[in-house]
Amino acid sequence: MDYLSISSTLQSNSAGSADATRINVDSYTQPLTHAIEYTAFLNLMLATIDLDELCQNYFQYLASRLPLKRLNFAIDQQAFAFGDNNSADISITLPSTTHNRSLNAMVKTVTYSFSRRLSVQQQTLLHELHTHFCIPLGHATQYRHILQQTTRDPLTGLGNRAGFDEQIERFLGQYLRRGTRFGLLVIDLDNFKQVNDSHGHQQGDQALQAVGDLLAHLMRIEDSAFRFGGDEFCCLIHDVGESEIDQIAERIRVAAERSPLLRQHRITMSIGGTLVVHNDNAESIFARADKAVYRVKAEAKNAVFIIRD
Ligand SMILES: Nc1nc2c(ncn2[C@@H]2O[C@H](COP(=O)(O)OP(=O)(O)OP(=O)(O)O)[C@@H](O)[C@H]2O)c(=O)[nH]1
Repeated sequence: MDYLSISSTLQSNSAGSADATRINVDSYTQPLTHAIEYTAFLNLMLATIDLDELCQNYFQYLASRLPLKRLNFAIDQQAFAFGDNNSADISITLPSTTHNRSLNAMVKTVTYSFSRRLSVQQQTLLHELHTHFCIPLGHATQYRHILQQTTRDPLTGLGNRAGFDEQIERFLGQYLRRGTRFGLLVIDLDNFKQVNDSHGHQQGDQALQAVGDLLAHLMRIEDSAFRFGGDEFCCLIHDVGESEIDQIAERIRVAAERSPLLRQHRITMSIGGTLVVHNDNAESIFARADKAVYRVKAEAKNAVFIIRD
């Protein structure tokens, strides 16, 4: 700040001498500005625990200093990529550098892709920034892992009730902000109890896992499936229209009918659904879908019923 005010005072002096002096002042202010930005960047890195936010911030800062095009790494075989998928010519892969085995185990390497070869100075900068990235990256990855554990159903790998509560609020937010409609399907298995009764709890668990696999396989990347508990599941369907929700629900019901394991146990699905409407909240939308599934249960089982408003 002091340097900036000196600079403006000098600029208001007589033209010739001020010009000469401004060059000198700039040579102080520029490194200072970089140092301030750098400190702010380091503080931001240390204060950010959300993985996406951390990587976005890191990517942006790096791209302002280096010809960076893309940043890649993997966590538990899941690939994460930030930036442009094309137009990168040269890649540098750096190992995690935290000296902490449990942090290193989560993200082993980070790959940086650039549009052109880096100078020696730029390589030094990259190594320095990478070192400052590894510790917050390890923390954010561990935080994500813990969050996932609290929002996952361990038997099926789908989201659990807490995961659903979190995700439906996200969907409602997108609906309010952008008008993106979404649908909710509530699925209750038919005849599940007799699997436990006739074949034991372990086979019952396998049937529940088969339902989990089937739902995970049928969902698009932006949709989400959850196990609410017992033999009750639900799906949040992103950006869906009036006619599509029936088709999606029917596709799920038919896939269950065709699943060899579920078929063997005579397990089918009763599916109730609804679409978000104006003034909905998580409770009101769930109550409608639940009402729809009760109606299917009462009338037929192995069927779909959608309540539209
Ligand atoms: N194997 C296993 N069984 C479970 C689990 N959670 C709940 N259950 C059982 O799921 C069954 C659910 O009972 P119901 O809803 O009456 O099952 P249903 O036979 O599908 O009944 P309908 O919906 O009327 O067709 C009970 O027997 C629970 O003990 C679990 O994690 N594993």
